[in-house]
Amino acid sequence: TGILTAACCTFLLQAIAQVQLPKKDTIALQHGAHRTGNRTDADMARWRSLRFGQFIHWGLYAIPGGEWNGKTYNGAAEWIRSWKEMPHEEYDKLYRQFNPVNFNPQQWAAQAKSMGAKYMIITTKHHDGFCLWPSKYSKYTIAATPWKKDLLGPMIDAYNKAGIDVHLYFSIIDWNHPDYRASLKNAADSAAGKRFQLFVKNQLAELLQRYPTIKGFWFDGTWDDSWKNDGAFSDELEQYLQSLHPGLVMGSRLRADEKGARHFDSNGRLMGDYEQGWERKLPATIEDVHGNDWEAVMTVPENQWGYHAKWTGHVKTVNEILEMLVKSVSLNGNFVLNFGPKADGTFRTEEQQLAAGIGQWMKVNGEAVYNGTYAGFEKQDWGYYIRKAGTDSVYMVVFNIPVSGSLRVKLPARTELTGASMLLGNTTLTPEWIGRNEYFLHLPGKTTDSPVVILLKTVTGENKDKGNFEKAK
Ligand SMILES: C[C@@H]1O/C(=N\OC(=O)Nc2ccccc2)[C@@H](O)[C@H](O)[C@@H]1O
Repeated sequence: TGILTAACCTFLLQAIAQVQLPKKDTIALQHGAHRTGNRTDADMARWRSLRFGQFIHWGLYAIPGGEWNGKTYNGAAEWIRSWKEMPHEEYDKLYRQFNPVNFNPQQWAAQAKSMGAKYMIITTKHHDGFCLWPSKYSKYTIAATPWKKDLLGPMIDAYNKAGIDVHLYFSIIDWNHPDYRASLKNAADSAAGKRFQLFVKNQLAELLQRYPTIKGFWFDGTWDDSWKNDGAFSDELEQYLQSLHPGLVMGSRLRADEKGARHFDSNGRLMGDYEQGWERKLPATIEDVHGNDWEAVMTVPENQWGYHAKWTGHVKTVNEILEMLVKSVSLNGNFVLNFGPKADGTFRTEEQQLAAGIGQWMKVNGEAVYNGTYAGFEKQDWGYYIRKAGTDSVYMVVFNIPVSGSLRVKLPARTELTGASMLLGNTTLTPEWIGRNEYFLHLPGKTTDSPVVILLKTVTGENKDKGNFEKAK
């Protein structure tokens, strides 16, 4: 019965994906979405089960760390080259001093593992075009620095050995490459654009050939016209990469259709394997995700991906991050937290403390996150329901304990609550039946300094109070 309920949740989500997307006036597209509904293969099921990832933005921008000539850049640190106070020729010389002497990939992987991350996304090349690997298609790489050695290989090996999958961030925008054009205005631009597309294709094939254990690409910088207006190329590129590495997971940021629509094609269908637009924001309800797989990526301060020496504004706490992670999983999505290592290869204290605090909670409660999916229960104010994929196990993750200390649990029709236990200390809670399919769970206390996880035991069948239930129909 539980499996049945879970299956119907999945079916429901798939159905929403099918029904909601195609509009009545669907237009013929060559380079729009080639699939409706989510991928059902094992590689995608694995990505979906991992739920919690670590983003790492690391590159030359970590050297200035948002500061230059005694002035502070208030934009995102990895964009400092675009700051008027940063002369391009000054930024473009930084590679000569990039020497991460304290880089220890085993330590990075151990920190991610203890935090509970199950996959990691690393910036192979951000918008500045600097490559963390010794690419044979560019001189602007780690090989030209005092460090000289490949950074990606040791990182990928260390994370894989720690049981963490690695996905590669790759920026299409490349401020260093002479053939990069934001838009194509004439024949010369078009010729440069063609050369640049070949360069992108070669670098991506090179990354797959050098790092065969990676599980996906995380594309970025695909908003310029030069990319948006060549949907055919982005489509062919995606298919080419899949042919080189079947099962590769790539989000919606790569693609444009032949009308220039991004993420969703001109018929409103998601392109790519998951919706990748949730950047520093989360969906509010299950309807907002339209039945699609999706992933949110999040910064610790308001908007810093690369290392910035002076974080200003609000710095998120462990409990805030946990709520974003749990909310994402409760809405059938993945959540990725960003880290911006310093130029020497170490992490700032705030990030180390966050990783430790999140890991402490995940050690006890991670079972509610991994393989978590949308439970199909009516949302309550105390927090979020998460159903373990394909099972009858539903978790309540409580962030807001009511003044009454009693948590209302409203189950789908004909579902009974037969038991509940808090993961912490394995404390049994005895449900108090209210009527029909509603119950109260009374917590032992009203205060907690971290989210409380309760595992529900339910059975789907006849309601206890058949009479009322009949009336309620
Ligand atoms: C993950 C972030 O991705 C970026 N940009 O993302 C977006 O532009 N996101 C976006 C823009 C408009 C709508 C939705 C998302 C980069 O510029 C930034 O440096 C960082 O690497």
